[in-house]
Amino acid sequence: MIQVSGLSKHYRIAQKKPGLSGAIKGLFSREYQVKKAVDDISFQIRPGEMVGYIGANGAGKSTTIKMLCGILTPSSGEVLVNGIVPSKDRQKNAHNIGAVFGQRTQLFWDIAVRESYDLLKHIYEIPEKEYQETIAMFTEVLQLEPLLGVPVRQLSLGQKMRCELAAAFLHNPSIVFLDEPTIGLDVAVKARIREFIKQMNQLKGTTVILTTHDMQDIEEICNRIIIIDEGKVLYDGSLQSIKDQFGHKRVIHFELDVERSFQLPDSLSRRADFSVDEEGIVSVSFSSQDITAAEVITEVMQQYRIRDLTIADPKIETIVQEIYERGV
Ligand SMILES: Nc1ncnc2c1ncn2[C@@H]1O[C@H](COP(=O)(O)OP(=O)(O)OP(=O)(O)O)[C@@H](O)[C@H]1O
Repeated sequence: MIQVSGLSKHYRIAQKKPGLSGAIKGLFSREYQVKKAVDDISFQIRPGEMVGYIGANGAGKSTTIKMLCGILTPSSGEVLVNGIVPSKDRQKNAHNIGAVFGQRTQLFWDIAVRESYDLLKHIYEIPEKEYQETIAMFTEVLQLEPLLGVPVRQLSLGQKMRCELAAAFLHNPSIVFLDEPTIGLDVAVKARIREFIKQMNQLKGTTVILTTHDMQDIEEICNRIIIIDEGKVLYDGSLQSIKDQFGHKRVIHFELDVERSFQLPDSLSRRADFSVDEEGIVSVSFSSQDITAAEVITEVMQQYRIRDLTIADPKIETIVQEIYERGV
């Protein structure tokens, strides 16, 4: 169980004055600006939940996760992870949690993956039988067999990520933090990784907190999302309810025979927006509360010859983008 209440983290950033005289003055008196990276947030995460913790770049996601792991001490507020204050008892907290942080590795660079796992077994005091069973299962689900004898430095990005995930779940932590676990990976590896995470959640009841910019990860893995913006919680709820709330958004993609550039018919100008991509596909977006798809098509058809069209369901990407831009 994770309990966060009134949590804030403020960074003090030294202000540099321009020029040489500014640099010299800065040696004697410094001015600081305060950056509220996390600003009075509260939430609870129950055991076994799979939560997407999302937000634009710089929203405060990593800062929150670092406080939950105990790497950073909060400026104010409280964090409890399975009853432990992470910043005060970082080692005890580490036994409860697993983590994959994008660029960092917890595997040893120069030794074979298998030997890194053996070391983690000793660090986390995993009983031999449990360790062997876990390794056998992970090897099968993540297809690690050909990688176990290879040093980490020789692995491709996708191979490394599969090995990292196994390392994060190896000691059967009750909570796992995953930071962009599928970034830069091909479709097949992404699918395997998502399947592994879901399987671990079902088998072991692992709580998963996922930060990602990949909305497909969210759709496939998470049942709840917390959206954070400028350090504040903007939305906390189920994926379904956000879809219900914003699900009236529609987009129609038109392939048109046009010699001139596309203009929205006057009758639609107040009730719809449009964009044109590099291939000339015109996307008209609107709310089904304001106008029906049939009306939009009829209006466009009166002015342009339509070669083809598709009506798209609102994608979670579009919904989240809109929330980032306009709020809930
Ligand atoms: N050590 C630091 N010192 C000063 N400011 C920092 C520090 N770490 C982060 N920040 C600032 O705090 C804000 C939140 O940063 P954070 O890394 O938590 O964002 P994020 O949501 O994880 O972003 P991203 O998606 O880009 O990883 C940003 O404005 C960032 O510049």
